[in-house]
Amino acid sequence: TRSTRPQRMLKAVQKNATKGNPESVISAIDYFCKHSEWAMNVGDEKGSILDSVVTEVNPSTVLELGTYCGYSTVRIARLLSPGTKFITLEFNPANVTVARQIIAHAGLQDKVTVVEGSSGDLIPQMKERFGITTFDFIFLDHWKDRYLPDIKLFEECGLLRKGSVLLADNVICPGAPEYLEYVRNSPRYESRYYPAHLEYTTLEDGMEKSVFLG
Ligand SMILES: Oc1cc(-c2ccc(F)cc2)cc2cccnc12
Ligand SMILES: [Mg+2]
Repeated sequence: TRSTRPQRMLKAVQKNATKGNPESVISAIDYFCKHSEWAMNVGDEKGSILDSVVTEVNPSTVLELGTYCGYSTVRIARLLSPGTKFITLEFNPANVTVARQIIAHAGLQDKVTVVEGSSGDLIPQMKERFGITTFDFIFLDHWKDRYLPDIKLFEECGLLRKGSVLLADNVICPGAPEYLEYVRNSPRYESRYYPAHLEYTTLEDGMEKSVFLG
């Protein structure tokens, strides 16, 4: 039967990227998406914004919602200090399988734990299952109708501390209007918008960075 787009992306990484070299994995995926098949990775333009926020925060605990094929997982993991606890959640088991192989090709398998399941089910398990107290940095890049319920879940589960940074992809395209309204109007967050473009296109998109004020 016909392969899937994530499987074809994995093949491109295995063919074109150097094992143990995260930069070459990132470049191979971006090349595949620009020249072969568009895919919903955060991409190079928004990926640079992600890099700068991760570097600025220098987190000890990281959560990513929406692993997909592991592109942003590799971007984040390559920047983390040794001993950082990094968890990424993915709902689709086929994506989990591809992501683990792409992350392993980059040599970053010991830096991150890929967990299969829905964010709504897994977020309340973070403390007991993974020994997390609070997250220093959270990257939201899953289904847009989950952004608002999940940020409320973080608050309810006591997973945020004064200064926790949340970065959300796709707040314009596909869009997360209720999430934007919440973080921009809540006195508990300081928010800033980073204009960019939808990965590998000229369409408008952007990322929202929100700092929890406690
Ligand atoms: O970066 C993303 C982009 C899109 C997307 C799909 C089709 C479009 F026509 C436009 C945008 C979906 C995502 C779903 C989850 C996480 N990221 C996404
Ligand atoms: Mg995205």
